[in-house]
Amino acid sequence: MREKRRLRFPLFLSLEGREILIIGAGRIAARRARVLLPFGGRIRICALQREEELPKEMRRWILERQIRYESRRFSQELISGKEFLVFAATNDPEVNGEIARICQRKGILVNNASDAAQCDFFFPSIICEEEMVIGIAGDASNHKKVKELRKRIQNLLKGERRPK
Ligand SMILES: C[C@@]1(CC(=O)O)C2=NC(=C\c3[nH]c(c(CCC(=O)O)c3CC(=O)O)Cc3[nH]c(c(CC(=O)O)c3CCC(=O)O)/C=C3\N/C(=C\2)[C@@H](CCC(=O)O)[C@]3(C)CC(=O)O)/[C@H]1CCC(=O)O
Ligand SMILES: NC(=O)c1ccc[n+]([C@@H]2O[C@H](COP(=O)([O-])OP(=O)(O)OC[C@H]3O[C@@H](n4cnc5c(N)ncnc54)[C@H](O)[C@@H]3O)[C@@H](O)[C@H]2O)c1
Repeated sequence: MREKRRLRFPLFLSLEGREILIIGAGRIAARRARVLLPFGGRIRICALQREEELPKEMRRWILERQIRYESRRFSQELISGKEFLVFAATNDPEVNGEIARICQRKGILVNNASDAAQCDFFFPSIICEEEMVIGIAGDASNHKKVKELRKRIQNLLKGERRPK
């Protein structure tokens, strides 16, 4: 039987004006940025692609100054120490691991998209409902189940809104 993992505590953090660093500019990094943008953090993304190679959505965020982008390979100096949250979202687990270790040494909260064991915090599945936010997180054993619960709750809310 699988060992029971301890659940994570849902903290609802203010990101207003906070420095957020995302390393990687692929599917997962874009998903992080898309969800984070309305929460007021100052998002910086660093990855290997040249700016013109980025997906259209990301180029728009750059143009609209919603994010800052640096085209460069990860190295330790990238982490200034001023970051509130760091997301290691490259497709290289070794690089993600190195980022997580550096942040943990510096006392910066870090999320490693390729290794749940190296996450100070999980990225929740989010539903925004009027002036409220619902965050869902599991114990990292079943990501699909988390997604399914998000959909069930969204359908429930949709059902409530349907005229009877
Ligand atoms: C909730 C959500 C938020 C989000 O990511 O936006 C989320 N994962 C989602 C989806 C998803 N993740 C994965 C698949 C493909 C699965 C498949 O196909 O089988 C899908 C399905 C999909 O993408 O549709 C693969 C995967 N995920 C992680 C690992 C590494 C590992 O487990 O160690 C691997 C293997 C990677 C590999 O193989 O290399 C790790 C994490 N994923 C987490 C969150 C964190 C806490 C999880 C929890 O709460 O239990 C945690 C621990 C860290 C973090 O990322 O914060 C989002 C649903 C959002 C929504 O739709 O509502
Ligand atoms: N947490 C989750 O929900 C979840 C879901 C699926 C996959 N994953 C994990 O997320 C990771 C990223 O997946 P993806 O689909 O976004 O990958 P991707 O291939 O779409 O993008 C990878 C990005 O990493 C960048 N990169 C690679 N090496 C780098 C380096 N040395 N320095 C700077 N940037 C570098 C690339 O330039 C690119 O932008 C994978 O490791 C995968 O295991 C996590």
